[in-house]
Amino acid sequence: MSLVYKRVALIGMGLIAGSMALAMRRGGLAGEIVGTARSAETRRIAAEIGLVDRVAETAAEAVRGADLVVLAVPVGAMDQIAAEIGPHLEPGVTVTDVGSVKRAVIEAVGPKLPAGVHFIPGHPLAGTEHSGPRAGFAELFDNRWCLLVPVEGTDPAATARLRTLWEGMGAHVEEMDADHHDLVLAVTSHVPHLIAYTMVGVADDLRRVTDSEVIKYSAAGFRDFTRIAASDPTMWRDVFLTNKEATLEILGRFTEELFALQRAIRTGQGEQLFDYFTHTRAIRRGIIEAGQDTDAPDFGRGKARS
Ligand SMILES: NC(=O)c1ccc[n+]([C@@H]2O[C@H](COP(=O)([O-])OP(=O)(O)OC[C@H]3O[C@@H](n4cnc5c(N)ncnc54)[C@H](O)[C@@H]3O)[C@@H](O)[C@H]2O)c1
Ligand SMILES: O=C(O)C(=O)C[C@]1(C(=O)O)C=C[C@@H](O)C=C1
Repeated sequence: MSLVYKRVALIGMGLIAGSMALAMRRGGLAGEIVGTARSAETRRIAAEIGLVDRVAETAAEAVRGADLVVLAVPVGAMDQIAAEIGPHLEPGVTVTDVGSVKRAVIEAVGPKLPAGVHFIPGHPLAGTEHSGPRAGFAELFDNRWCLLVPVEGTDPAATARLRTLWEGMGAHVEEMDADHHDLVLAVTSHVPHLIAYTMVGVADDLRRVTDSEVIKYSAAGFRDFTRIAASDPTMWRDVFLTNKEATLEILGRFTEELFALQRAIRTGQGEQLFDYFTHTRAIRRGIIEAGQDTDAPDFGRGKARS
């Protein structure tokens, strides 16, 4: 693989930035990788483990001379970081981010960047429940999607260059509109995290009346299902505050479906439950072939799911 950027500045040095640093190094994609983080402890650890080539004390210092700047902080902090680096950016530099929400980041960051800067929001659909400078690994993006969300008027050559970087880090790249991204991710990532956090809360609540047995004997199903509830609280607080509309829309649909299942259980509608699980299992296993879609039970709601 050949060099894509001469100097990359990573703002934030947690799971995603750390994985990017290691993946860029693996592919020989960046001449120099400079990193910074808000906390002195994170900067110290990053320097100690050699996560980046150089650790900068501030974001303003990190972006100096960079041809790519990556914002890899929680979504709620993007705005403040953009304000901090804006005055230090040279025309021609590309600024991207890896935030889990896109519309809010575009609105918070875009206006703070000077003319001549290529702002290309992005989102790698890869992660783990771990965070911090020791959590990254070079293979994180291998065979995973990375969505790029170029804003209107973006230079196609700048987008193509960023695509090359992500492909060099192992990802498959697609472009998507910001609002569509936020809705899709509400279904595939945001609401599932909310539900996992909630299930742990329910177990904790029950623990008080079952003498710790719920946690002690937590079975594989609970463990598999709630792995993501060990994720970073700041990151997820920010996701829900900034993707409010889509999250509430999907949560509303989820609740409707849950109520229908609750009713089926209460009224003993075994056949409907069986059909529902058969249908959703097929989807989960990815084995539905075109035209073979079985009739999912509609629990009296009718077929329309607009
Ligand atoms: N964790 C995932 O699975 C995942 C996946 C894809 C995208 N993302 C997105 O990537 C971004 C980073 O997530 P992560 O998992 O790497 O988080 P992380 O907690 O591992 O790292 C966050 C980094 O940001 C720094 N930081 C936090 N608040 C800051 C502030 N106010 N100013 C400056 N620096 C600050 C921290 O010091 C840390 O270095 C988030 O926007 C998140 O939504 C996360
Ligand atoms: O695998 C996990 O631990 C994740 O939660 C990763 C995950 C996801 O929901 O798929 C989390 C947030 C993102 O923005 C992208 C990826």
